[in-house]
Amino acid sequence: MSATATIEANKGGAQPAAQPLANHIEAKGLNKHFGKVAALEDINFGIRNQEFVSVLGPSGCGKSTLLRIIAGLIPYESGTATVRGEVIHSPRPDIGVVFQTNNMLPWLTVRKNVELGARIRKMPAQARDHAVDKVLEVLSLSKFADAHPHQLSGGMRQRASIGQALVLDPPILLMDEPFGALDALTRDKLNVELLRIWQEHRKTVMLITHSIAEAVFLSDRVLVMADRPGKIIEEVVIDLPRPRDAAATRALPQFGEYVAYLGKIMGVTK
Ligand SMILES: Nc1ncnc2c1ncn2[C@@H]1O[C@H](COP(=O)(O)OP(=O)(O)OP(=O)(O)O)[C@@H](O)[C@H]1O
Repeated sequence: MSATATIEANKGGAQPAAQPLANHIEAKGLNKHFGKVAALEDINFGIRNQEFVSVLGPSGCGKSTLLRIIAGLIPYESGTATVRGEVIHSPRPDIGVVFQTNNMLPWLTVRKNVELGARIRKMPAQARDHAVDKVLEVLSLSKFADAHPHQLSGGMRQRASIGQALVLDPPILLMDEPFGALDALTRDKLNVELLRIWQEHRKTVMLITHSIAEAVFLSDRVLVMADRPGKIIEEVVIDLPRPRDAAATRALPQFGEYVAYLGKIMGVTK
């Protein structure tokens, strides 16, 4: 089957035939208003255990609202949102969240910032130190453990933010445009790093991004949203081989076809 045929076969909500893993995240008939603004209308989707799913859509279509609902940070009006089969009411320790603007406290060192979540959850000191050491190593930040945020580059600060989310080793990672404020080169490098972490630790990831290429490179599946009201209009399975190497994956003709196809749906390309 050609890549175009694969895309056609995969679009429109089709799931791969084999589904050995249960949904980690699920939304059914989810609705959310801010006053008269219908931020989300009848949202239905599932993300399987260890799946990497990106959400693309125009500014204001409700991507962040959706992520914040799943993170348990804001309420919704009707429908259901569940994580590992449990209705979401509030933030959970099994979900790590990374935002576009990092949450680092400027007066604390990188180590102290990364260990915050573990301290709040009262992890014993020895286990906490071990967890922080491991996360700093995974993110190549060990040498900067005693630096303060202002001494780091933008990319390093964002890596440290990811460290804050990873320290409790949550099985689920929600990321709201984590690389949006970075230059293209740093962004590409962090994409590769994120993929390496995901490949080694196999977390369930929901990533919000404005970059079609980033979504295609990283994801198993891409959800496309439209605005007014915010809803999911398309679901595209990204059937590219893994593990994915940046240069080799982007050189694949199918990569370009997925990017073009998603661009067309989003009205970016004709
Ligand atoms: N706290 C709030 N109060 C009122 N309206 C809000 C609030 N948060 C979001 N909205 C509105 O809900 C809609 C969806 O916003 P949201 O931030 O989820 O979109 P988005 O797709 O993440 O946008 P962007 O890509 O620009 O970050 C927008 O119309 C926004 O103005």
